Amino acid sequence: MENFLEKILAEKVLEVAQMPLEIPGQVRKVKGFIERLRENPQQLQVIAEVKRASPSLGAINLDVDVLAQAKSYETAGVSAISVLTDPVFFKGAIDDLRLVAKNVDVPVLNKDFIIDKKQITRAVNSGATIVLLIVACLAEKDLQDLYDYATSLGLEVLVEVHNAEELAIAHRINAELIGVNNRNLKTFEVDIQNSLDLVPLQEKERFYISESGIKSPVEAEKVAQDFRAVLVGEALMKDGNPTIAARNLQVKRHVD
Ligand SMILES: O=P(O)(O)OC[C@@H](O)[C@@H](O)c1c[nH]c2ccccc12
Repeated sequence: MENFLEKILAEKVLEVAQMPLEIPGQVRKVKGFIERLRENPQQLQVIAEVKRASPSLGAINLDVDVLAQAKSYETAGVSAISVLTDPVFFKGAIDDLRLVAKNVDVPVLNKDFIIDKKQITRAVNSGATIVLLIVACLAEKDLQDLYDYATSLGLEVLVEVHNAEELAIAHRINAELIGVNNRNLKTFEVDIQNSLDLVPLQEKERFYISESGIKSPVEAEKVAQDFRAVLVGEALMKDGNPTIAARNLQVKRHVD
């Protein structure tokens, strides 16, 4: 079986080598994602993604009007908007993120494969307020360095894990926001059970998000009790009415 993650990372090294070194500015002022989670424990929160294509599916919605899509998410009351900026495998662009961040009043997540501080600086300067760090992409020391750099700039950091070993690393670096990806980045197989299997290992005082393969309220309900939010791309990109679709995913949570 071909390892997709290795392929993506090899390409990313080339992309980052060409990336100019920027001086970090201020993080865009918006009510933070974690603050939004704290305020709304009774409802599953949604991070809605702008995703034109993916290596597993190919084209999802190549001609999407990125701004209209993001606005429809904002209208639905999502807690954050994720914008894919990888050009090669996901047909994204940093300009997509810039456009969205300039025009919405919610946190924006720069979804990419971050391996270098330059990408984090570019994210903050483009209006992102959250960056993704994927444990499977990084040595623990580099993960810690990038995590500390991002938080020092005032960014929120979503640390993505796939299994118990990676979750232990996320806990060790003291990540507050942890995403469990239901998609195996090596094989691209998706199983929501991935999120559920790690529930016994969750720690108090951290916020857990279930990522990928959430297609409808049926899947949202399965993770709603043990996760504070879901990260959803494909289903919203393919729906004719993304506002209604994103609203329907914000199912009730029962908190005592
Ligand atoms: O389109 P889906 O199955 O709803 O998944 C969204 C999101 O979780 C997925 O795009 C994703 C999760 N982690 C990533 C890391 C890189 C690229 C993409 C991703």
